Formats: sequence, C-alpha cells, structure tokens
Amino acid sequence: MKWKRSERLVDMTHYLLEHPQQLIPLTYFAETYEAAKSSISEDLVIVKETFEEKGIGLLQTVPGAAGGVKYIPNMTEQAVRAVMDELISELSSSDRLLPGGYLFMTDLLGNPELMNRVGKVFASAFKGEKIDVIMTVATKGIPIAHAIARHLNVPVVIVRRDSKVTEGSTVSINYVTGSSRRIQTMVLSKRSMKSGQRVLITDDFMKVGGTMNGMKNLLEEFNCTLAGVAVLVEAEHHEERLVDDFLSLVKLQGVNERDRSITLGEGNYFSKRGES
Ligand SMILES: O=P(O)(O)OC[C@H]1C[C@H](OP(=O)(O)OP(=O)(O)O)[C@H](O)[C@@H]1O
Repeated sequence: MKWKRSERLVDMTHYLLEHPQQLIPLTYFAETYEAAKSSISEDLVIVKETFEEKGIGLLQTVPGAAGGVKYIPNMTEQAVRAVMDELISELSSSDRLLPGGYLFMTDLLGNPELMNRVGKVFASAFKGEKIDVIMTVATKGIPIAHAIARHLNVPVVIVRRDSKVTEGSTVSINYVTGSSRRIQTMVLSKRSMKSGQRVLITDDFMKVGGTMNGMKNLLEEFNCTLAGVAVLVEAEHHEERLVDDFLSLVKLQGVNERDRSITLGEGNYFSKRGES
C-alpha cells in the first residue's frame, strides 16, 4: 500500500499517542510506510510542531543509530488549571461531605476520561524524572495510579491492607492513618518491586499523611527510592503532617459539618513546581 503524506501523518500520530514515553526508531516508520527516512523526518517535524503548538505534548528526538522519536505527554498550564477547576467544581457539592472530613469521590475516580486527564497532569509533572513504578494503596488510589502509569509507560504496584495467598510471600508494615489515628497494615508481594527502583507514590486523598508515610516506609523495606508523591486532594491539616514533599491538584481547605459547607482551592501543583 502506498501511503500519502496525510495518511502517514494520521497513522504516525495515532501510533505515537498510543505509545507514550516509548522510543520508536525511525526505521519502524520508514518500513511501515515504505517511505524514505528523510520523508519520515519531515513528517515528524510537522507532528512535533503541531503537538507543541496545540499543547498535545512533546516529541523528543534521540539522534544516532539507537535513536528515534518519543512522545512525551505534557499538559499546558492552562489545561492543568482546567482539570483543577473541574475537580473543585465537582467536589464542592455539600452532599459529598463524609464523617471525619472526608469527601465522597468514588464517582470521580470511576470516570475514565477524567482520570485519564488527571493521569496526564501528574505525568506532565514527572515527565523528566526517572520513574520505574507507580505505587498506590487499595482501593481508591488505583484509578489514579493506572492513569499516571499509562502516560509514563511504567507498571503499577498496588499495596493491600490484607495478606492473600495469591500474593505469594509478602512484606508488611503497620502505619497510622486518618484523624482517628487508626493502626492499619500494608502488605506487598515480594515480587512487586526490585531493589533500587524509583517509585512515584499516589493516592486519591491525603489527610494526616499516614497512608503516604506508610508507603514510604514500605519502599525502604524493598530498598527502593521515593521519586515523588502525587495526591489528587490534600486536606488542610493543622498538626504536623507525616509527608511534606508532595504534589496535589486540589486542597480541601475546610469543612463545616454543621452547615455542610466545603471550601476547596487549588492544590500545590504549581507552587511546588515553581510555576505561577
Ligand atoms: O492521609 P491519611 O490520614 O492516611 O488518610 C488518607 C487515606 C484514607 C483513605 O483511604 P480509605 O478510605 O481508608 O481506604 P480505601 O482507599 O481502600 O477506600 C484515602 O483513600 C487515603 O488512602
């Protein structure tokens, strides 16, 4: 089949978007489209310029025989703020307020399109970092972890709160969570991670930070390194928080269980990253 340039551009773009953070040799495209590498290079300039101009992402070219091109998901500040605003708008309804100052978020976490955008927001923040694994704890953090992992092209590791025979031999630690200071257990299969891996931890909600701190402690048991912490919603917490270096999209600034009012604001996503 002889490909026209317009057909190559459409198919090439689709392939790149389906394979984020993967180095694709120019020979792959040249062979697929039966076109000269020089034509493919010209095509990729068009894709790169359009991606960057329209805020779709970045196209990184790696020179040399082992080189190629890599699509790097990246959201513009405007697009990130749009996700923040949507989350704040959705979370502001008073019927989301739960006892203990938590918010009902399961419907948002179950929205694949929204989670995909949340994943791309966090993947943009960590696009230049070496990340080997995305870790979260069951249950509500799982959709966020998978969304980030898809855009960073890395696996997800899910920490459980109970031990299951299907997990094989495991490592477990105890940690304190929530304002009630509940003691909980975290369990992770020994097969989940290799020593020396760099791990991005994520979760839907951070209050005291005990859960995040528990996952940090678990990394030490695996001799792995914490590469970052990504939280969808952080709750204002006046006492000393167990985790202080994290990125959040939304901040729960206050709840009034009497008049069921919820006050939300932007998280520290931009301030933490030194942007406006
Ligand atoms: O910062 P902390 O004070 O530790 O609280 C944050 C925890 C509590 C809550 O999880 P749960 O609702 O307990 O568990 P699940 O995600 O399984 O619903 C939330 O999803 C975070 O994981």
